[in-house]
Amino acid sequence: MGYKARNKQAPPQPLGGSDFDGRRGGGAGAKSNSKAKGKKKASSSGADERRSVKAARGPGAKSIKDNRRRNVAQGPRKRQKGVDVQDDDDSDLEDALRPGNLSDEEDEEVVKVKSVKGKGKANAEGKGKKQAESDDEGEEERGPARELVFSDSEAESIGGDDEERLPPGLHNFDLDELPPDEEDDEDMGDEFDLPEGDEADEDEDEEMSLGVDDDEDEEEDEVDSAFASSGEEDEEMDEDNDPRTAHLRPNPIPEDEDEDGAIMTNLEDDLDNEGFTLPAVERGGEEEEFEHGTSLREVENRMRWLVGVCCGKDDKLSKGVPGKSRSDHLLQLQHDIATYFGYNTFLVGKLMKLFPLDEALAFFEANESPRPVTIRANTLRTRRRDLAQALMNRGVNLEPIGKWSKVGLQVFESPVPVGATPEYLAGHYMLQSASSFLPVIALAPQPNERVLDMASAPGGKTTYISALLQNTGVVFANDSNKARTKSLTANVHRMGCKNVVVCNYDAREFPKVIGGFDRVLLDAPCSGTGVISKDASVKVNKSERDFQLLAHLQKQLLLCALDSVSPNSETGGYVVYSTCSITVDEDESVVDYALRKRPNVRLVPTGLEFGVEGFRSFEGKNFHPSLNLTRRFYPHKHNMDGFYVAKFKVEKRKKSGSGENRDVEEEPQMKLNEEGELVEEDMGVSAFNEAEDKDLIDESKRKHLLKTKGIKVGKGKGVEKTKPGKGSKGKGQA
Ligand SMILES: C[S@@+](CC[C@H](N)C(=O)[O-])C[C@H]1O[C@@H](n2cnc3c(N)ncnc32)[C@H](O)[C@@H]1O
Repeated sequence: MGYKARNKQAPPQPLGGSDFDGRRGGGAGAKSNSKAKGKKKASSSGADERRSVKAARGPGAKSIKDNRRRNVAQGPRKRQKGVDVQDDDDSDLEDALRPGNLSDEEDEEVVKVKSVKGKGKANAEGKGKKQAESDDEGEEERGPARELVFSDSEAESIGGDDEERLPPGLHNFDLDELPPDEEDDEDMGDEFDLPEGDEADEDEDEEMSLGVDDDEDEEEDEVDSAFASSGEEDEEMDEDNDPRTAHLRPNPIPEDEDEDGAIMTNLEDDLDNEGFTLPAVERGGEEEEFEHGTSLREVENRMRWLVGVCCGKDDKLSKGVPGKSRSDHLLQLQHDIATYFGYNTFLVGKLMKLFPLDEALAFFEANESPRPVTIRANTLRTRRRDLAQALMNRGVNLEPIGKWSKVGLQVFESPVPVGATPEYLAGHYMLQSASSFLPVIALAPQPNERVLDMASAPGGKTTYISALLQNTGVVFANDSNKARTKSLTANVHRMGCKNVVVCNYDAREFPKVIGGFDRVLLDAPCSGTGVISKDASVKVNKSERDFQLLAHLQKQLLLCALDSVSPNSETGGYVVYSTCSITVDEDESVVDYALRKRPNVRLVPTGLEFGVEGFRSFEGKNFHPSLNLTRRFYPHKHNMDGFYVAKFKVEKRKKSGSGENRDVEEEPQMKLNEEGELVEEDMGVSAFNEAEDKDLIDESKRKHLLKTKGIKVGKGKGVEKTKPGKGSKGKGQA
């Protein structure tokens, strides 16, 4: 019968049937089975696993109809009415979004389109009649008239900063000004040891060894599959800084998020201990694949009960297991979440810390169902409403993604594979997750600018930048993975981008390769904790080491990004840093590091109209106060992949002593932690110094040599270094 979009997100409640009122357990058996299988599958990696997770529907996913109309970025509790009721639709959307620079009403055109309900198949087979093109042409039997609102003044509604001006035209850049201030004594500096050897293999391997996940792999994956058939907690912890109890403090979530975003539970009334014990505590926190004699249903019940116990303070704790502390209960909760959703406990501990506990459950639950399928109309080739019309003629059920984008469409159902329509092949659209629009909207490239996309393959964001530049100026689309530049180049051609130069360098070679850009996008390689619904292997294959390695790479890349921008740019001077990960190590910590290392840069508003503010402090570490200008996006809150976006403005450097743009912090004090690792004093998150870097890089190289060439290098031996630029065979390709 055609292809059904697997884009129905479960209602973003903490857990299906979490209300403990008799619905508990409804459907849980089915879920238990699927979770039990899921756990096994999660321990192997690969596409099968991803698919199996996609196929598994969370308990909340019971009503497709309920969910199908919930737009991306719409608050979790909002129900969108059917597309037939255009006005209601809009008001829901307006409610769901922050007030801001939404599209001008006058720009909006109402396109009445006859629905193709019930006719999709015929249309898909080429028998469909031409759809009504205007209000008057509507004789064909297409069911009730359907109205969609498209704000198609083709210029994307870019929420730029006040400071951003329209470009006066091409401008000059002076490479001589760009190399980073060599006097800057960076503990990571700009002299990086780049991988050696064959660059394609090397890069690939480096990525693998870093456990890099590329959110935009989805572009290709979705083409094929979108529609095809210890977290021990210290009691003495400063409760004021504990995000898990943040919701108990005033205003835990920004006000504008509250209305839709607050996670409601009725855990309050369900705190009776029905004989629960804390076996993980009795095991001393040791991980056990699955507790003997425990059903997944029991784990689920205990998990919810524990959230209730731990959410509150003493009064609720008194309803927990007698004699056990709050940290005991939290430890058990961490283990139960890991068991129930199929994660390793380390990652659960890391992710749990990001949210109040009930919200954490909503996050884990949201990862069990796929995000909506979304496409981006390519304004170099078509207009969104024309594209929508063409796809509806094929029976595709879609509607605008939300008022925050003028080029996005959310696809609800399609009788044809969305990645293989003539429109797709002709480059009229990109299959692209909603969250990956955001960094480009934040970047807000202006016509005629020179833009660098540092880590660009397979090109979802590059081609969007190119379209916003209206094929003027130039986009340097770089990626260190040569194999991936092939799909990047293919997308660039398919989408009709004529202003793109594809290149293949380790981005840490910039700005030595070329600099002086008006804007730079660093969509960094990351752990992928925001896209677990797409890649369930993340649940089990990430270790603390991976996060350290990634954060290190991200810091290096970000410094290079900042140094690649011209502070003299007349129209820009901006860098956007984004990841599809939600860990603080890869996000705020990296941004804060860059602020400390580059006193000539500051954070500016992203211009994005929704999203949660970035952390200003985390686990006792204070970041620069401007970190609240950065934005976090969550699956359970915004119905899109987890994402992080920060925007920097790069100013001219001033000589030290003559007054810096911003106070420069002292170099962080290093100390050895209990594991004997060097960390910044008072930091709860990863930190690096040169000595540690060398070990990490050597380890990565050793693995690479062993894997690719079968050469085993002993630990003490050291691995030959390659100077930046020397070993690189990167070059422009198009
Ligand atoms: C998140 S993906 C980029 C997705 C891309 N921006 C898009 O929208 O299609 C991260 C990319 O970084 C690349 N990468 C990893 N390490 C890199 C490095 N050192 N220099 C440049 N690119 C790198 C990976 O090959 C991967 O394609």
